[in-house]
This record gives sequence, C-alpha cells and structure tokens, in this order.
Amino acid sequence: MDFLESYARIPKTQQRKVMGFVTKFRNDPRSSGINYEKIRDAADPHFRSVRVDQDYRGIILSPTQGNVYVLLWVDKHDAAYDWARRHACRIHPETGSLQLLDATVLEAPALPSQSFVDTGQRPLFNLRDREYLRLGVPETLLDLVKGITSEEALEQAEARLPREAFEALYLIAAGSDVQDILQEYGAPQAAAVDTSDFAGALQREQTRRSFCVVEDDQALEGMLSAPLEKWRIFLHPTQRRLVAWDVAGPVRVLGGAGTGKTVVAMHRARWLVRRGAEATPGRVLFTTFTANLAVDIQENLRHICTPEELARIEVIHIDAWVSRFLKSRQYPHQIVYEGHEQYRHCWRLALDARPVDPDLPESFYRDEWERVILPQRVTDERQYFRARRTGRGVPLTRPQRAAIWPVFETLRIQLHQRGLRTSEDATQDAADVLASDQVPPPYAAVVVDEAQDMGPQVMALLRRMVPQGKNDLFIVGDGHQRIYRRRYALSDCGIEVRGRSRKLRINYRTTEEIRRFATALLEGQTVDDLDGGEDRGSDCRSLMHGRPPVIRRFAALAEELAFLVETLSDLKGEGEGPGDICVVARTNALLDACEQALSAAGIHTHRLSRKQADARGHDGVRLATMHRIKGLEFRHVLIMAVNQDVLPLRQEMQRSTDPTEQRASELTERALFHVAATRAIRQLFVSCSGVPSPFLADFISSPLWADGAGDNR
Ligand SMILES: Nc1ncnc2c1ncn2[C@@H]1O[C@H](COP(=O)(O)OP(=O)(O)OP(=O)(O)O)[C@@H](O)[C@H]1O
Repeated sequence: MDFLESYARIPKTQQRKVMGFVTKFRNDPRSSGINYEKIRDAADPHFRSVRVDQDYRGIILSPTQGNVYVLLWVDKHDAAYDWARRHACRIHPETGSLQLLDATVLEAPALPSQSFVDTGQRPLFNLRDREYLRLGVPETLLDLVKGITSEEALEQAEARLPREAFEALYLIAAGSDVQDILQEYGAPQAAAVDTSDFAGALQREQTRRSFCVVEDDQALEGMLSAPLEKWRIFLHPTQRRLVAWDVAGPVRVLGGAGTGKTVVAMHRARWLVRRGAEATPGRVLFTTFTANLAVDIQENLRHICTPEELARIEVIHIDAWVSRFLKSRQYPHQIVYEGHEQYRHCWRLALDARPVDPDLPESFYRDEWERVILPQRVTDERQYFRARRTGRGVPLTRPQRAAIWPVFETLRIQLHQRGLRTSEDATQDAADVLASDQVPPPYAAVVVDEAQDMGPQVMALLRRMVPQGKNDLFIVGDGHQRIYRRRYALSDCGIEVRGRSRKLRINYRTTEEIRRFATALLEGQTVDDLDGGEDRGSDCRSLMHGRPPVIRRFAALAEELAFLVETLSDLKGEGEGPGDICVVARTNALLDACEQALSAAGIHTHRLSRKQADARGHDGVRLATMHRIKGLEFRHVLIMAVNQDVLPLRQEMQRSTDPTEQRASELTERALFHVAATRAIRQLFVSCSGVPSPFLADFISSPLWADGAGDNR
C-alpha cells in the first residue's frame, strides 16, 4: 500500500519505467537483469534496492528463503535509501501478519516515552498483554501502549504502531466494545506462527489489507493505472470478511458516512458472481435509492469485474426497476411520484372533502397518507379503523377516523380515475406479482445500497425478488443519512437480520476533524439501525487528519458571497481543480445566488442536476443542493447560508403541527447538514449570514467559529 503511495508521487515517465520493471520483476525476480544491492545500515537485513533508471530506485524485501519478493517503495536514489533505513518488515508472532514498521520499534522494550504519558492520569486501555499482542501490537511497544492515557497521546504514537494495532486501539478508545474489536481485529488464538515464512504471512487476512499478491498482469496493470484508488485492492479485514461472508440469510451492514459501505457492496456483488453459477445460480441485482449512485456503481464495477462477471450483475435504482418490471407486464397505470402535477391536483380535490370536525391541518392528511395509508395499503374505511398508527402524534377516535376517511377515499378515487398509481402502491403491485407465483424470483441474490432511504414497500419487494436462503440479501445503509423517508424496521418487511448484522467503523473519506464536526450535528438525536434498534454513530473514526472545519458568520448575504469568491480564488491559488470543489446550499434559490456571484467574479460553475450524474469531464466549480450531493465526495466542500429558517427549512418545519412529525422533520434537516458535511475529503467551510441556524448553536463559542471573513484558513 505504501508502495502505491510512493508510486503515485513520482513523475509519469518514471511511473512507466516502474511499470516495465515490475512486469519484468514479476515474471522472473531472479533474472540476471535485476541487480539487488544491499543497503548499508539498513535496519532490516532483507531489504535490497533495485535500479529502475539512472535516478530512481525501488526497495524490495528479499527473504533468504523461498521465492517471495515484496516491492515496498520507489523514490529517487537517496530518498529511497533513506526510507529503507527508517523501516523494517516483521511477521508478528501472534497475528502472523506481515507488518511494515518504523525501525525504532525493533529496539529493546523501552519505558513509555514521556511525550505519550500524562503522569497521574489513568491508562486509556485496560487490556492484558496477550490481548494487545492479539491486536498486533509488537512486543517492544507493550509498555508504550500501556502508558497511553489519552486519545491525543494515542494519536501521537500512531507512526510507531502497525496500522492494524493502531486502528483497533483507536476504536476501543472511541468507545467500541473491547470484545467486538478483539473479535474483529484480533488474531484467532491458534497455531504457532513461523516468523520467517513470508509466503505464508502474505496469505493472511491482516496482511492483505496492506500488501497485495498480484495474481496476473491484468490486475497489476489495473493497480498501477489508478494507484490512489486503494479500495479496489486493499480492503480492510472487516470489509473483506463481509464481502466473502457465506451466510445463511439476509445481512445488514451499517456504517457512518465514508466507511466504505458502497465499496463493500460492490465487492460483494463481484464475489457473488465470481463464485460461479452453482453457488449463485442466476443474476445478481445491485440496487440503490438514487439514480445517480447506480450510474457511479455501474462505472466502478467495470474496474473490478471482468465483462463476463459484469454481465451477471444488474445495476439499477429501485424506482426504475419497478417501472420497467410493471411495464413489461402491461401495467395499466402511470406511476406518479411526489410533486407530480396531476398528483398535486388530486390532492387539492381530496382536501375539499376535509370535515370541520376534527379540524386538522392539511399537513396532517399528507403525513397520515404517507405514514399510515400507503404503507398499510389501506383502501377502505374498515381497514382504516384497524390500521396501526404507531408513531403518529395526534390520536384519533373511531368516529374521527370515520370523519376524515373521505379525504383519502377521494384521493384514491381521483388517482384511479386518471389511471395514476403512487410509486408506493406500484412497488407493492410489483411485489404482489412476484408473490403470486406467476413469475419465479428473478435474481439469485440482491445487494442494496442506501437502504435507509427506501421505504418498507421497497424492502418487502426486495424480499420477494430472491428465494430465501444463503446469501440472498445484502443490505447496507446508515440511519444518520436518512433524508427521504421515515424509519422502518427490516423485520416488519419480512427481512430477518438478527445475528447477521455488522458495522463498519473506519472512515476512509474525510479527516477526523471533519468527521467530528459532522457527527456533532447529530449529537443527542436517536438514530435507528434500520431494524427498530438504535445506532450510535460516535464509535466510528477516521485515521486521517487535516485542517479543522472553518465556520464563518457574516452580517449579510453579500458579504458571505464575497467570502465564497475569495475562498475559491484561494483554493485555485493552491492549485485545486474546480471539479474538486463543491458549493452546497439547502435550496436551489440559494444556489442561484451563489451561481450569480461566482459568474460575476468570472468563476466558471457547473450545476449538478437531479437527473444527471456528475461527469469529471465538466469544467467548473460544482454547485449542488444538500439532497443532490448525497453519495458524492469532493476535496473541498463549502456549505453556504446555514441560517435560521434555512436549516431547518422553515417550510419543512411548518408542514406539520404535530410535535412528533416536527421532531422527525428536524432530524431530517440535521441529517441533510450531516450528509453535506461528510462529503468533504480535505476541507470543509460552513458559512451563514444574519441569524445562524440553531444547528450551529453549539459551535458559536468554539475555536472553529469566527465572525466576518477573518483569516480564511
Ligand atoms: N478499504 C479501503 N481502502 C481505501 N479507501 C477506501 C476503502 N474503503 C472505502 N474507501 C474509500 O472511502 C470513500 C468512501 O467509501 P464509500 O463511498 O464506499 O463509503 P460509504 O460508507 O458508502 O459512504 P457514504 O455513506 O457517505 O456515501 C471512497 O473514496 C472509497 O474509495
């Protein structure tokens, strides 16, 4: 993995030479054309340098026995030698994994260094030596680890700890259950390890998150042509285990933003088809909530699958699937989605049937329709009397139900007369067709991304698309990012995931500074785990660090826009490309204002539309609403106008007078902010003008906050 980083940093011409060298080296590492030079003063006697060209050298681990060579680093001559002197490779005697270590770690056990220890404080960890070793801590670092008293001190020790050990300890420090982490990261307490068997070590799961055994020239070429896209090769062991989990039924995978849920889902789909037609007898459906994500996934699968594998995976967003399926069965209705003109007209007619008593606002009817009538498919008054209304704030007596039913009845009649069907009803119609046995389940397995935003109707449909059994459903989602639907439980939709639920905890996208800010936006909110339980988001961590988010308040929008222009100019000055920057706002009207200000300043922009996927080929700084930016990532994200009445959006909060609904709406608005903030890879800017959003209240006295433009960075 470090090799790919060093490789990505060298000029293109040298990269081509390295590629040529690696091919030669792979074909015959003992070829007389490869000159292995010993490295004077190297901490590891197995390190050798090899010549790539006149200036560049590769560093290779060349064991005394066996025919295994590991390419570790590439750089200019002196820098490569310097790197080789500062590192060493060892097979950990407990975990059996090959570890690339800072050479100082090999020294005799040292007393804990003072810089890691705040005297008088209690140690951060309370594990037995054996447990530290199972997590991959080298024996020489046991005292150091035991002396750590704070998360900051642990961060300082990061460079000295092997990656897997640091990560496991970091998650324990973050509050993850020690036994869970021992189970996820710990070496099985089993057979003795041969610390000189490099070939054996390279086969182990923990090793394969940092080292890759190249199987063929195609894999090598794919790896070297996009060296920064590590997700294609280096899955985390927890990710890898999920991908290849041969399991007796549906699996649910949770994980905060950026923890690699989509990556895991893609590898899972490939794993399913790669197993062959006997294990996976049929096609695999990969479905998403948003159309744009499906386009991205299709594109990314092309990088990791062969054409034959790709042909067995169908990627389509769920509404498109339903529409296509029903059309193929001569469905006589037109499917309508929220906001459709005719649907709105039907609503207007239905609301004319509102009774005087009980006197309920329009919003009540809309919520009742969405949360009670549609999910339970209520079509007549008798069914409505029996319908469950759990989670609805306003209780209704039987006579009251009778009084309001005509509104829903009218709505159903109006839709029917026009040949219209809501997408929820159409989804259930599709499920009925599948349940009626006229059609065999169309897939051998289904992989689902963005499950939090799919309603219970969709989940019930997915259940019917695939026969119950091994590896049938693989569902990934994150309740913290739910922005379209209310919560539901998988078990209510016939999907039983108990005992088959896992969580991803390492964030690969954003810095820890940005992750903390984004997580704080949901602090104190109860977020569900898609199955009726609770999901704590605070036990995720990012291993990358960077600049803290910048929060700025201005007196008026004009000043805020001037700050936007100035920040974009600064980023351009730093060499950042426009396609790596996204300006986000809650509404399209606010984005219009940003677009105008940027255009007046001569800054080219590209608006991300709802229907189109973002193409890297487009020029210009991206502009997106908080809904549209979902699922994407950019090096720099600027969230504008985080003002009172914008977040939460006043219209959304006024939709309902029911306190339960209002709380749910507020959570959705928070989630939108959280989603937008978690799209930033390197840097996040948040600004507001006038009265700040209440969601920023906790930050006003924090060091992140500044009034006016201040010092930008
Ligand atoms: N094992 C890995 N090694 C390196 N990068 C990874 C790994 N897993 C994921 N990533 C990268 O992390 C980023 C986030 O991954 P992904 O989009 O799969 O996360 P997610 O959990 O689906 O995110 P979100 O829910 O926020 O949309 C991507 O850039 C991906 O390439």
